[in-house]
Amino acid sequence: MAATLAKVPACVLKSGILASLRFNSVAKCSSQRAYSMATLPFLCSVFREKSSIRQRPLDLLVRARTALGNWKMDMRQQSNYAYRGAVSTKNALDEQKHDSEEETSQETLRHDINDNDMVSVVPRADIKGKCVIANTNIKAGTHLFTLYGDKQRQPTLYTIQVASHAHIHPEGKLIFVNHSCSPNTQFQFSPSWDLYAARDILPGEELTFDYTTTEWQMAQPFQCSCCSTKCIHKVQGFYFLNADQKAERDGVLSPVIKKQLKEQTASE
Ligand SMILES: C[S@@+](CC[C@H](N)C(=O)[O-])C[C@H]1O[C@@H](n2cnc3c(N)ncnc32)[C@H](O)[C@@H]1O
Repeated sequence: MAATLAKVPACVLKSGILASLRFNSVAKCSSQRAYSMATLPFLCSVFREKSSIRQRPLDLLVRARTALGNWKMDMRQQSNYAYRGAVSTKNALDEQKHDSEEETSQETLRHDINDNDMVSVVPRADIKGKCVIANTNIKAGTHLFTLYGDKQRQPTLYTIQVASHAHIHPEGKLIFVNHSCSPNTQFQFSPSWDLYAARDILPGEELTFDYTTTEWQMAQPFQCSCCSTKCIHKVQGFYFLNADQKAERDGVLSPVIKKQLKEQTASE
């Protein structure tokens, strides 16, 4: 399939992707979406004469790239929570350094690298908000953001939990990174909290991470629109996941979630 797509002229491919997205926009579930992506080459030729994607809303382009990225990932059969292990070395360090809850030092987190040129913040109409997209090919393991910002006791829809009662309101573009149940980025927690590409990311593809790997109980739960086959539908924090969903996230959890999980298990 990838080889076939490679032979399709770029303009035809773009129009085909738009057509596929029209179907995607009415598709309610991942199987319909998968069908849409499987018929992409056919739709490419049907929509050969359609107008340039530049005339379309940027939102469609973002979704096209994201869908294509997800499809490529599926093709690689990365079904077992694919992003785990992309940058696993630091997790070993995390095990050693975060056995006890350790509040993240604001000073050590302060870097100027969050406004990197690899990504842009753009509107995303379907959630009436913004999102972060890649401006270029981003290789798996690439450093994207360092978490820094004001620390507060109460969580909000924007904060990232760094201790039981400490939440950082991220500065920079990181604040606009949305959730996905099959994310293409993940946090590493040592020495600072940094977001890395968990797989190769295409230009125009939306960057996402799994909020349940950092949030125990979220301030504002929401209905997930990621359409992943692994979608948990209602995103409300790690605490609310079922046993299988919790097990799938083993290895990518923040030290805070690990600690709270340990405490919960001990008290049961
Ligand atoms: C940290 S903000 C992310 C930026 C946000 N999209 C914005 O424009 O302000 C988190 C909020 O974005 C929305 N969001 C993030 N991921 C989502 C998803 N997968 N499905 C639906 N809404 C999502 C939810 O409203 C959530 O409370």
